Amino acid sequence: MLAELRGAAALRGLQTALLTFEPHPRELFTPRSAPTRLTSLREKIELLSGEGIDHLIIQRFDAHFAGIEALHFRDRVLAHDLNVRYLLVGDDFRFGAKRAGDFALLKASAAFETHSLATVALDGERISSTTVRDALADGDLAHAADLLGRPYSISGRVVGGDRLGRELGFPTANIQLRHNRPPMLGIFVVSVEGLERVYQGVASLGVRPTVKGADAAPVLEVYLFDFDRQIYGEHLRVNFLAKLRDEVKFSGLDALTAQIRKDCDDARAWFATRGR
Ligand SMILES: Cc1cc2nc3c(=O)[nH]c(=O)nc-3n(C[C@H](O)[C@H](O)[C@H](O)COP(=O)(O)O)c2cc1C
Ligand SMILES: Nc1ncnc2c1ncn2[C@@H]1O[C@H](COP(=O)(O)OP(=O)(O)O)[C@@H](O)[C@H]1O
Repeated sequence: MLAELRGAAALRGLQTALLTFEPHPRELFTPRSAPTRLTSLREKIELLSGEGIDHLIIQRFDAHFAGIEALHFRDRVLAHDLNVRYLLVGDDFRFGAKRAGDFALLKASAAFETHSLATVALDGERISSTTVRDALADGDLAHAADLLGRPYSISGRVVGGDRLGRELGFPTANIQLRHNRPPMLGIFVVSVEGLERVYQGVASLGVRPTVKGADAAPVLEVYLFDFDRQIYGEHLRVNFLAKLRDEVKFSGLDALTAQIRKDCDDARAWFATRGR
């Protein structure tokens, strides 16, 4: 899709811009039933930064913006304010107050051309955030990576925790989650970027039923192999490569520690056979 955008711009001597709404419109209208986010805004910015897009436009999606009439959005916001000449958009895109605007209304603009984004498919399956969420929820991280074109990742800052990890023999860097809810829970084989080299490790994305109540907020904790350093405050990206298992409530810390030791063995075995 970005290649299509860059290509169209290059042909016409135009700059490229990506328009994204923040928060997601469904988070404004139906916060309870809005699907969980695959990427936070910051992750989106990070992921797009290497893609050769000239402008990333982040439109705050609030009640005022949502109330803008469709024609006003087309003629004032897109044509006049943003000076759009060529628009690439999904042909199911709806916009403007009461979602009255559609692809046909954009096509009818005299100010710019409108083209529909080609459906991106993999083996006949249309790729969408829903198919990625489903793959993650199923624990099929290889399939999620095929759909995304990269491993699913979560990035964030290392913050302090309960300091229990160290006592168990497995210090775990707690990554601050910005997601409303993570798209999956469990114990995973991961690689970690953001330090002087890429590290391998294991991660727990869950509520830690053994040490917290079952209704605790989910946290992301990562144990890096062959590493021993203070990294509070560092910004890390955790790439989820394979799922090891679901989270379990253990009878005590000894059982939990024994299982974490086994998780590490399983993850190292995974790396030994699968590489990277
Ligand atoms: C590989 C791994 C697997 C884990 N599995 C579980 C689990 O199944 N159940 C659980 O309650 N906590 C699990 N944990 C979370 C630990 O409870 C957590 O790391 C420990 O409470 C340390 O917390 P702290 O970093 O806040 O000190 C796991 C952690 C790691 C690193
Ligand atoms: N191999 C390692 N993997 C992850 N963090 C490590 C490792 N070695 C040292 N650390 C440091 O230890 C911290 C985690 O220790 P832990 O006892 O779990 O404390 P906290 O509960 O504050 O996370 C990490 O934030 C990091 O600074």
